[in-house]
Amino acid sequence: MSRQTAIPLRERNIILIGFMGAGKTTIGQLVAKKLYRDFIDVDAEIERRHGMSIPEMFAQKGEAYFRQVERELIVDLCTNTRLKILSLGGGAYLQEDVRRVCLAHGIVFFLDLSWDYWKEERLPLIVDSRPVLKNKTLEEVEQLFFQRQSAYALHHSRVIVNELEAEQAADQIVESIKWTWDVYEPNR
Ligand SMILES: Nc1ncnc2c1ncn2[C@@H]1O[C@H](COP(=O)(O)OP(=O)(O)OP(=O)(O)O)[C@@H](O)[C@H]1O
Ligand SMILES: O=C(O)C1=C[C@@H](O)[C@@H](O)[C@H](O)C1
Ligand SMILES: [Mg+2]
Repeated sequence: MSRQTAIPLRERNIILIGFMGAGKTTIGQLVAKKLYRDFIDVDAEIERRHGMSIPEMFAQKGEAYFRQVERELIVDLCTNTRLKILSLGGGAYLQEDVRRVCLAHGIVFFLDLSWDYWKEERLPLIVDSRPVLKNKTLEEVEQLFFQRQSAYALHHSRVIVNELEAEQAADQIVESIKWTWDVYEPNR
């Protein structure tokens, strides 16, 4: 039987999860800069590899195809890379395989925000660019928001991003991760 050696905390990918528009892409980029690490946005990486935008992929290939591509890429990144900052798409973490590899190999930060704040501040910014929001009533989007919370609840650490500027949220993540490294892996 083969035994996998656990990845040292300092080498684990830092993975940002949360609802669409929570700021995973924006904040992930800042965290990467602050820690001098490479940043990978899973949505952008899918777009780059497949030469089409996510809305185009949804329209031409369907959501099920997108989810498969998304899952395979995340499983590959989690099992074959270290020291990265990974921002997932908002729906990726709903897939069990994605949760499993992220929790096993990375350090997962949940960017949490309230429904009321999201609806007022973030929805207007993203409503035209996220295919999952297309043709949905506000009530249906609210249902989706709350349905997804039980998956997001499976994380290592949470940052409440309501009212926080992206820089402030990134600083909180960096502070929290450095504290974790120092407490659990001193003298490295
Ligand atoms: N802390 C913040 N304060 C104000 N605006 C923000 C903040 N974080 C993100 N935004 C804005 O909200 C919008 C969505 O942000 P972003 O694309 O980073 O979200 P996301 O979580 O990556 O979404 P998705 O799940 O769809 O990939 C952008 O217009 C971004 O500029
Ligand atoms: O929340 C979602 O289901 C999505 C969020 C985006 O990041 C993209 O991954 C895509 O638009 C789907
Ligand atoms: Mg994003």
